[in-house]
Amino acid sequence: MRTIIKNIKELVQIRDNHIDRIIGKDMKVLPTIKNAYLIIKNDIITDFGLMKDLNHLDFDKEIDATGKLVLPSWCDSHTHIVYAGNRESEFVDRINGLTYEEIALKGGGILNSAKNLQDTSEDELFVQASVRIEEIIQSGTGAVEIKSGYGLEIGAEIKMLRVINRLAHKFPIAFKSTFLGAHAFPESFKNKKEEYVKKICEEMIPQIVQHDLAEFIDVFCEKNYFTVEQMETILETGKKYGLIPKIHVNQFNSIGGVESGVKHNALSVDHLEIMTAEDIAVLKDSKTMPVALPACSFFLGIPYTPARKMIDQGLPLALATDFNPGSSPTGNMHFVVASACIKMNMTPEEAINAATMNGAYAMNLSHSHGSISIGKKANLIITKPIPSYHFIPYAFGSNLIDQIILNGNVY
Ligand SMILES: N=CN[C@@H](CCC(=O)O)C(=O)O
Ligand SMILES: [Zn+2]
Repeated sequence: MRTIIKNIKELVQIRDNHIDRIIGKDMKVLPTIKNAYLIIKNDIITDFGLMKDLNHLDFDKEIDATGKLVLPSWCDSHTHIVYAGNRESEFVDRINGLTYEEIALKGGGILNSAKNLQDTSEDELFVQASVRIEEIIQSGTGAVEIKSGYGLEIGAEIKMLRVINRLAHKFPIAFKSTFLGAHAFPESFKNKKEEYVKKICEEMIPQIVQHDLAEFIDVFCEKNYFTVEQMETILETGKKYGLIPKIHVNQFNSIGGVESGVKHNALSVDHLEIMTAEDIAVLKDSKTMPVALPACSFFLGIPYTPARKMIDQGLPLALATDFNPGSSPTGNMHFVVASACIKMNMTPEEAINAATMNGAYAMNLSHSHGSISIGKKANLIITKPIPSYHFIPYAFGSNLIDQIILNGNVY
């Protein structure tokens, strides 16, 4: 099956396929071709260029993109999409004055979602998560990472990871799974935290790997959650079993988690709302991708990741939604890109690089996703007629998508 998209007003994020991520001042550059064509064979991008250079060939399907832009689909490298119910009552509690941390200390927050998830069947979880996946696809996401971490005991953690597996078989986007048993301490372990860490290392990790349920391992390293030492024990065990670290750090406090993440070759360090000069310095020249989650900052009213400082000091940055019931109940990458520009002073070029190429890197997908490159998956967004890609963050509340292409097919 050969498909051509022709008369593209601007083809955005064209790259050589050996580029894996965009760093520092290079993030200000977003390569494009105006008045372009793009050719897809089955599910793969095989050619693109200027309309004037197109040789007339036969195609099975033609799409006319006059006045429209074509971009790679968004790559959302940090979500918790498999959850049960919602936490709208905590949302109202916060409006009435409680903080996210105070709610968690009273047994709400992650533990509230864990109780709900433990009482929900796998089939029901699959139904609820499918609705959210459908929604993120419609908003332009073509690759997504999903974490466990609302199970907090082996059966429920496996249930979550099995749901991710089933989603991957149902929907035509790329999925990556992360084991986050170290998301919070269950109530029954609150006075024996080392025992829970032992449980994660000796019972959970071996079983999850045995059933091939995750590629990454995550820990929430934060005051009142997991210490740097506990995180290191868990990451080192995970690595022995072949799991790659991706961690939650510096959401509320800088306690040394970033440095430890880099030391353990974490693929990404995520949140980073609170960053010291040392945290920034340690990420420089490392292979670890910093990931900002501006929808979480927006929803909780906490600081935004200091993107300007980080990029200006030569770091790369990825953007993700953090879609979860407590701190970011949205999977809308368009909103995330817009917030990065509006609240974090990132340029549209930087924000689009962060939400495509660097997001793909943060889930080990930059060989196949995140840019318009020959040989990569044809997961694309075709916009409605818009003036330029600057309009994407500018029109932050409008649906600008005309068509979604996934694996070379119109979705
Ligand atoms: N901070 C830790 N975990 C999630 C929130 C989980 C929740 O509140 O349910 C996050 O990334 O924001
Ligand atoms: Zn998260």
